[in-house]
Amino acid sequence: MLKLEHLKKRYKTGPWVLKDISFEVPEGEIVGLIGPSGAGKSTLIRCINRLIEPSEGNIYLADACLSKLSTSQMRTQRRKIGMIFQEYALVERLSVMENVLSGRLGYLPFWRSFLRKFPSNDIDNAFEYLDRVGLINHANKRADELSGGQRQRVGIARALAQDPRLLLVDEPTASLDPKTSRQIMRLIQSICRENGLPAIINIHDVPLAQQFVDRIIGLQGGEVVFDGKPDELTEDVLTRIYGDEDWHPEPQDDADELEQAEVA
Ligand SMILES: Nc1ncnc2c1ncn2[C@@H]1O[C@H](COP(=O)(O)OP(=O)(O)OP(=O)(O)O)[C@@H](O)[C@H]1O
Repeated sequence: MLKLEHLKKRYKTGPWVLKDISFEVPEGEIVGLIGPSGAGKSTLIRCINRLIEPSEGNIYLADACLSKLSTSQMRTQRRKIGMIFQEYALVERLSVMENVLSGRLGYLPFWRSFLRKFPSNDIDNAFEYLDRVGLINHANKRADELSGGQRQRVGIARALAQDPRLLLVDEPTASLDPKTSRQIMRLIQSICRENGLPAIINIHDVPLAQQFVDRIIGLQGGEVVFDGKPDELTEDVLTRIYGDEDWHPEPQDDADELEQAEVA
């Protein structure tokens, strides 16, 4: 279980970008984090694993209070937090298998990680994860030979190799076509269900989020303005999160807008 208590963040310059955020995510629950650009979604995700230092408040993962740990203690905890990124963050010149195994680096003593000497158990598990994400036949390919969807699957297998207690997912489908996006969301959903993993997914595509997450948290100006089930996301709520917009425009309206923009 993940618990945020009165989390606040202000960068060195500027206003508060997270203002008193509190919520809990139980085992196995997938939360979609939505909100307009600049609402604080990426900052929130990065505060949880302390890639960005929170200014105030506490973050608990299972029994550990992450926000109170020293840098070295946090390094130990961070290996339990799987991250999946929009741009995959793979090492392009390494093989698919080596990329998956890199999820184990945080567990190895220095000499093993320096020599990239992975225990055979890690290698067996990595094959299992590659099989789980449908890439068992691509283990020896270089990462840069894969399509975007396949790369994201490697990112998911690498996160699994960490044996995580939490998944943090930052715009996993932003670089993918609609069909591949759905496949990736379905894969993340089934992995969370199978492993009882809590997940927070920063996602711009609201209909996609509604289809695959259990709960939606809407951020606006660094505050939670909605926390509920995907089917409670009414037009009023969308307006509260994103501001005024016609949520069901006729296709013709879009074409007109485009035409007007081109003329202008
Ligand atoms: N390193 C930084 N220094 C100062 N301000 C920052 C920094 N990173 C982000 N911000 C500001 O914090 C606010 C929240 O940014 P954040 O990237 O978390 O929003 P977001 O909801 O993830 O946006 P997007 O959907 O566009 O990625 C913005 O006003 C942004 O300008």
